[in-house]
Amino acid sequence: MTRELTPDLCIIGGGSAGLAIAAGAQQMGADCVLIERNKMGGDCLNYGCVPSKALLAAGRSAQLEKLARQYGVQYGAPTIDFQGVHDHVHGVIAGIAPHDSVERFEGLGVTVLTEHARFADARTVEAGDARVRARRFVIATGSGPMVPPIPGLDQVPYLTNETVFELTERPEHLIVVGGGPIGSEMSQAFANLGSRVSLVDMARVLPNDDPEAAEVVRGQLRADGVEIHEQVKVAGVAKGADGGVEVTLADADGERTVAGSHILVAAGRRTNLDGLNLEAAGIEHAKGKLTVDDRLRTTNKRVFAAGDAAGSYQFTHAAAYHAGVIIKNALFRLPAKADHSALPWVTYTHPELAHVGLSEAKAREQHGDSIRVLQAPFADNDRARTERRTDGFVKAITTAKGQVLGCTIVGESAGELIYPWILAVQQKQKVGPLAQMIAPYPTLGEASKGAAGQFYTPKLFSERTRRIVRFLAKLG
Ligand SMILES: Cc1cc2nc3c(=O)[nH]c(=O)nc-3n(C[C@H](O)[C@H](O)[C@H](O)COP(=O)(O)OP(=O)(O)OC[C@H]3O[C@@H](n4cnc5c(N)ncnc54)[C@H](O)[C@@H]3O)c2cc1C
Ligand SMILES: NC(=O)c1ccc[n+]([C@@H]2O[C@H](COP(=O)([O-])OP(=O)(O)OC[C@H]3O[C@@H](n4cnc5c(N)ncnc54)[C@H](O)[C@@H]3O)[C@@H](O)[C@H]2O)c1
Repeated sequence: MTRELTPDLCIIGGGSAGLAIAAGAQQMGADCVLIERNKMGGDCLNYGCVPSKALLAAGRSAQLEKLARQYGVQYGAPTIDFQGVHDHVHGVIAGIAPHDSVERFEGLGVTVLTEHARFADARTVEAGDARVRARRFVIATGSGPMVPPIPGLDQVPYLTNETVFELTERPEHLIVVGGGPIGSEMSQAFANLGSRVSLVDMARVLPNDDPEAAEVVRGQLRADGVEIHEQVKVAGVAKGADGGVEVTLADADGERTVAGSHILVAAGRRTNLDGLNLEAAGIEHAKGKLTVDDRLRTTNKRVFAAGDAAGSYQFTHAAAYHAGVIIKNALFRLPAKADHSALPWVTYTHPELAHVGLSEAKAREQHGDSIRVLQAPFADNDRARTERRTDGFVKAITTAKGQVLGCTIVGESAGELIYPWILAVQQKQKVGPLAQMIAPYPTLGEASKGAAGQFYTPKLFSERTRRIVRFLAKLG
């Protein structure tokens, strides 16, 4: 028998976006139906942020002994129990899972359907034996790994972010295809845990980040033992000896083969639109992406798109931000727009790479060569020196008048240090307050104050200032 449901809001997908919308909207008095076909928590909890950061933490701990030696502390080389690493990763997931669970959401009053959802018409979604006629819908179906059409790849058992965290034995030699955030983080984690790692990218490592900052991460990956092959084409993949893989790389110098035990595909994402029957609801999409306006509405104005499915910035905090925009539009009928101009991102390699606002290149495109580039290396920061973590820098970009346009930080705790710069970009603030704040000594954050202060250095130490000081001194 068919169940008819008529909620205010029907949300398809129980990942970061869907859960934030359902929890927020239901607690604000809207009646919500949430449909999830797989695991509550989606990618972030099960196959993304949480396991990847847990694995990086394990990898980092395996490297602490090297750092400690620089402090004069020695406690011997670590032994890696990879089953133990796996259990740590899954223990962290299990610890967070109740927060995203069906039980918690039903406790909030949300009706949760554990089914695949598809549109039946412009106002109806079907899921199992339920027909949901809602006032508004949200497509929050996320994204999955994009597997490039590399000859032979479908003939080998390749890993993706959906399977790599299931490994209970350490890969002998992991070949990673793609040096974006996933590929870089996973290369470092596995290398630090003792795997041999080859990282292959058709462009360069972290191609969407400041090249100078990416260079710092690249240097550390190399120091960690990752063999990096950039600007190469993966011409083919074949089965290798002992169940391994052989990857043929091609560039201007010709072809070469890298033989490994495992291959991880981290070559980008594709939106999960499979089986949604979007045509029945008049929802347009092109090249695998939903057509979405700046209020996050699809071409069916009753249907919104959030998170990775909205197709712009694919981060958990973007999903949470979209939730707020959609709640304002769908519940309060406010014409709220999504503005991604102050959306930060962080790649959690060590050192971390964090960014907000315009890059130096984009700022030059938009504002010309009058922009100021303010840079403070961690090598000049006393705290970084005491910790012996001096790689990296703070690089802020401002207009000629000092308005902060963007900032990139690469270095220890860059993801934490970027906060004041996010605020500055979002509030269109000038660097003045950052330069004037009294920063506790010795902290890494002093590097931000130092970068901001550079805006005033040319004026402060100019011939004009010297003349004024000499003149005033003469007055007695
Ligand atoms: C390895 C990795 C590491 C990452 N690390 C970070 C990080 O450190 N920081 C960060 O901000 N972001 C990170 N991300 C990105 C982050 O995970 C995503 O941006 C985030 O999960 C997007 O949330 P979402 O709700 O849009 O989609 P998802 O989390 O993908 O959730 C979508 C849900 O919809 C369900 N679904 C799909 N189709 C249907 C259907 N037809 N019917 C019912 N249910 C359906 C899926 O099963 C899924 O559970 C990482 C991603 C990966 C892969
Ligand atoms: N720390 C974080 O916030 C974090 C971590 C992981 C993932 N994510 C999110 O997930 C998204 C996807 O990450 P990703 O790293 O898979 O994708 P990505 O699109 O950011 O990077 C993919 C990389 O693969 C390379 N590539 C693509 N096809 C290739 C091919 N055939 N051969 C060789 N190289 C190829 C590209 O040049 C690029 O460098 C990110 O953009 C981000 O939004 C975020």
